[in-house]
Amino acid sequence: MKTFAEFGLDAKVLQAITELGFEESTAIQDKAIPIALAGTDLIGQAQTGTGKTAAFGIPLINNIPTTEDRIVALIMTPTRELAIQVAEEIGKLSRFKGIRSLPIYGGQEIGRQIRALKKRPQIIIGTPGRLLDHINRKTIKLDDVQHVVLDEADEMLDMGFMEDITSILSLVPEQRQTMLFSATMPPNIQRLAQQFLKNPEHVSVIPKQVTAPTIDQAYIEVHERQKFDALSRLLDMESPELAIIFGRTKRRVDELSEALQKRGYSADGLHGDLSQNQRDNVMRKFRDGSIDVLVATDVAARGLDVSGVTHVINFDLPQDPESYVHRIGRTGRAGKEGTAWSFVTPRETDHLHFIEKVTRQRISKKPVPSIAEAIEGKQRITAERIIEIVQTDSFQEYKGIAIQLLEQYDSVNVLASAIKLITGEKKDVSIELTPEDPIRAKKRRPDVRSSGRRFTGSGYGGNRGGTGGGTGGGTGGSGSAPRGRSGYGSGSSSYGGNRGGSRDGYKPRGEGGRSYESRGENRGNSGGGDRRPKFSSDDFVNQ
Ligand SMILES: Nc1ncnc2c1ncn2[C@@H]1O[C@H](COP(=O)(O)OP(=O)(O)OP(=O)(O)O)[C@@H](O)[C@H]1O
Ligand SMILES: [Mg+2]
Repeated sequence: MKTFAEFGLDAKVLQAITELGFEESTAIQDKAIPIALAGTDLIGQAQTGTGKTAAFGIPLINNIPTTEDRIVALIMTPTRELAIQVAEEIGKLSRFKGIRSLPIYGGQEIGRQIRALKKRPQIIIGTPGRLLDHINRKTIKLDDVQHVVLDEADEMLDMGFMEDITSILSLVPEQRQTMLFSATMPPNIQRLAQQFLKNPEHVSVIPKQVTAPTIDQAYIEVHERQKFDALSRLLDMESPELAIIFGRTKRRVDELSEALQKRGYSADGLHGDLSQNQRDNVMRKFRDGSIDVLVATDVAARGLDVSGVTHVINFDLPQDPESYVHRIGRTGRAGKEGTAWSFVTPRETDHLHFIEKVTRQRISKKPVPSIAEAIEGKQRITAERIIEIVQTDSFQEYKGIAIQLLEQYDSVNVLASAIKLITGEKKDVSIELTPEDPIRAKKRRPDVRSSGRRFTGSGYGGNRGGTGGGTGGGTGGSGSAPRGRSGYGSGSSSYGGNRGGSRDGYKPRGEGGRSYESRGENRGNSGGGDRRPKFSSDDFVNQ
């Protein structure tokens, strides 16, 4: 790890980095920043939560002259929330240098964006649909763009943005720097790279497993109908500071967040059918801790960085190993510890093993938490809160009544009753969720098995020579040593070709006619054979 001063950055950029509290660069930053500063094209892969945003943000901000008054850098993200978040981080990093950046995403009033564009931002962070909308209205011109970043590039492909990205990049000068970043690089990313990048350097920091080593992973085998009770026991037992619960569909998210609220949890839902205002509100409440449980579809799986997320729970198993990696990566970020739980119905165990093999990470089986464990967890938290108050000495005005009570009653009885009162009885409401079909393990096609789908340090495509091979190794976040969980041995390395080299023809999240979140949404309005108009985006609901 280096100090940021070693990159030869502008003093004002360094000052912003210091202000953010970054002391040392992470492994991906170490490798990517010098390459990006030199203007070279780049494919960057590193585990979730290891600072990829700053890895491309710092060089961009460093290289843009303050005198510039045209859009010279374009960052694309698959979701609106991610565009907002990346724009915030870019904003913080450019604070002292005074580079102007602006998020551009669907769902926000376009007039407001047009007004903000008049302030001549140099960096635009946007979702493809709304960007095209502005391009079409001529409120955004890309003629002067010199740097392009595709954050979560594989997800943008997966969501069907290839056409939009192609349209957008056809308007950007050929003479430019293009960078792709993601924690996962499935084989189809090659097509994107070949089309849009020139002699890219591959920078990959995936030491052993693609999942961050700071995430403790477990699963519980549970029948569909028992999932909700298992969830409330798990939440009680674990008492997460902040938790994200992933559900498979929008309906699932709605039902689940409502059910959790009924049972007395402070939860809310996020998915692409909500208005942008609702989405913003939910994210704000989650970020400031006024709710502690965020229930979401895969719209929240990528890139979101909320500090204090101690738990990720896959209420429904995700369809893709990639999605699993990104979902659980919402915890255990920047070297912090996190715990990921997955609910697996008996018919889904094969699918879980598939995820284990592709991610080369064993996921340990745990029993459904017992009622006793749930109660104990809740009591423990109450006790911790009481001790916190005792230690901060902030109870003076309650002392009088305490003394009175203790004069009349036994101290243990009084305290036990108080704990009972604070812990609260679980609201005994019966909950019925609409059952979801189990995820089916995909059919394995022997012909592509050997193509070796796995996440490796060298990114997609396996054994590339040159920079890719040499750049692996090292862990992500500073101070996050792997826990020494043994991954799968080489036996697994040839596994997983069942999706083979082409994900394109494959319909992961839409199996069985059910509309899965990220695809369903982006393509939502074009459903029923009606292609959505190419240059309009206000109806994009997912971005
Ligand atoms: N050098 C650093 N030192 C300490 N913290 C850092 C450093 N670089 C980035 N961070 C912080 O680490 C967190 C994760 O960073 P970021 O969101 O960029 O991760 P990522 O690699 O893009 O993850 P994902 O794959 O989930 O998108 C952020 O809160 C960021 O501010
Ligand atoms: Mg990111």
